[in-house]
Amino acid sequence: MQLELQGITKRFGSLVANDHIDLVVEPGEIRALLGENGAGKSTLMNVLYGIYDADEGEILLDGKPVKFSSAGDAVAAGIGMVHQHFMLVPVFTVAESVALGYEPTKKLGLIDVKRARQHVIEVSERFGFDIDPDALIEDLPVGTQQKVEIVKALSRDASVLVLDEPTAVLTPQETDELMTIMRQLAEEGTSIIFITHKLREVRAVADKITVIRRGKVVGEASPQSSPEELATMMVGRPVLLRVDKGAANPQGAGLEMNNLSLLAPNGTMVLDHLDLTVEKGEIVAIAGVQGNGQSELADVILGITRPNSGSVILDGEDLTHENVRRRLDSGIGFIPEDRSTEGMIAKFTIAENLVLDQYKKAPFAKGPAMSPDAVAKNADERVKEFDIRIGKASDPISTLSGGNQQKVVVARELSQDLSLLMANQPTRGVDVGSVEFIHQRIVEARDSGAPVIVVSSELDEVVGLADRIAVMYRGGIIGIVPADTDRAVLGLMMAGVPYEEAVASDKSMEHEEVLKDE
Ligand SMILES: Nc1ncnc2c1ncn2[C@@H]1O[C@H](COP(=O)(O)OP(=O)(O)OP(=O)(O)O)[C@@H](O)[C@H]1O
Repeated sequence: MQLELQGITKRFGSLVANDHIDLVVEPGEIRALLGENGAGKSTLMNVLYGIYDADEGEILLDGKPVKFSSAGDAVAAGIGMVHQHFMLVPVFTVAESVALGYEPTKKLGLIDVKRARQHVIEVSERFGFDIDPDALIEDLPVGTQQKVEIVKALSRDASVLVLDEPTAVLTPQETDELMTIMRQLAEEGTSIIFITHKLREVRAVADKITVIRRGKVVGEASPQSSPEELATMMVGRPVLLRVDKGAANPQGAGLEMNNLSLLAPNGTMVLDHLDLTVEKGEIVAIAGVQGNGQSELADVILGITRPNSGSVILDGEDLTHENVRRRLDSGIGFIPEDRSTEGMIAKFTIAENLVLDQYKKAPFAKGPAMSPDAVAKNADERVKEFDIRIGKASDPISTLSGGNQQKVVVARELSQDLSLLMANQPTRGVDVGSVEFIHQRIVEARDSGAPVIVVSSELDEVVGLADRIAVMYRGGIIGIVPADTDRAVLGLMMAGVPYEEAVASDKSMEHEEVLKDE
């Protein structure tokens, strides 16, 4: 089906989120939408999906104007959407979640679930998904939840599929799988609109690229464009796409984790006698396939979870039995993996979220209350410094775009005297220009003498930021290697192969390649 958006304009008060946007997507085409945080991409997709009413403009399907007053209307017309924030209900099964997509206005019926079960099985077979229709959503890894969203979007035979930053929570392997599925769907005639901040993905899968800046289309680009060209077009200035940092100047043990073990409620070892020391003034980045204990390690460092054994020592002080509040007060900056559940309070204002764990400290405290002036001044400064795109600092943070919410969390955590920085997926959902800035600030935190731990599923980010890389596997550190370690070796270590063996196996593979070439 051909999709045409003509002159779409959407305002929120005085803010023009979409300013006369025109877009034509042909059947079977993969169109990427690129743009800075807050450029208006999600808003445009929400207009297309019937969630927002456009103030001006028209949507045409195969040349015929259509009007959607709800998502149900859009679904009925053949539009499917996978949202940036998952819309799945954790306590439902996969089949129940898909059944909800059939009739958005009706209650869940048994017959629907039966049909949905069948549908999940069929779609899984078609695309090689490994999804159990009876599994509970909350028990599934995010990558599988993402696939359930796709099955759900496809359950009404969508001819136009919108994927709003589907890869932000996926591992590189899952991303590659998703791109294969996108190609398969496009070959079958589905039109796909794909939103991502990762230029590699855009270049790998898109047929055409539309760039949006501050609510307006600024141009089209071809997937053959270089990453530098695309970044410049997006942000309006040249962007450094690698981390620029000097050598580290480590100054003795900062964070020491000794013999940490943690048992999950079901008895599996999620941290297994883990030892790791991060010196003051160095960045240790943790590489690993998601689910090898990285998130649990971060929670143990902050005190959200108590380990079953072992100790956490910061600057000589044993924190193992201290609560989260005490740890935060001691100057730990913590960027959580999932901003929406651990990093912000949706109903609070942007200004309040910028002091969420610091409001009891100077200069924000005024007796038992908060000093509104200090909070407002801080918001003003952070918004400018981190280039956070907002309307007013007194608006709820929930009105910000996803990437701008992330920037609020990062700005808050980095703008303090840090005794430790624990950054988990620090640039998730953030545009390339802001990635450059956040990386710079993380390096500055290191250079000010703080120990820094970065956890990231982006290998480029790990390699770019790290002074040393700790590879995590099954709850332990399988090896600590220099940042310039060969990526193939890192890949093998992430699969559980110890360093020496990984190097030997990499060498023998290289040798075989040379023989093959000869
Ligand atoms: N419900 C809302 N109320 C007020 N303002 C909103 C609302 N939704 C979005 N906005 C504003 O509209 C603008 C566009 O936001 P949108 O979410 O479309 O950006 P985006 O391009 O998807 O960004 P990102 O890459 O960060 O996801 C932003 O300035 C945002 O703050």
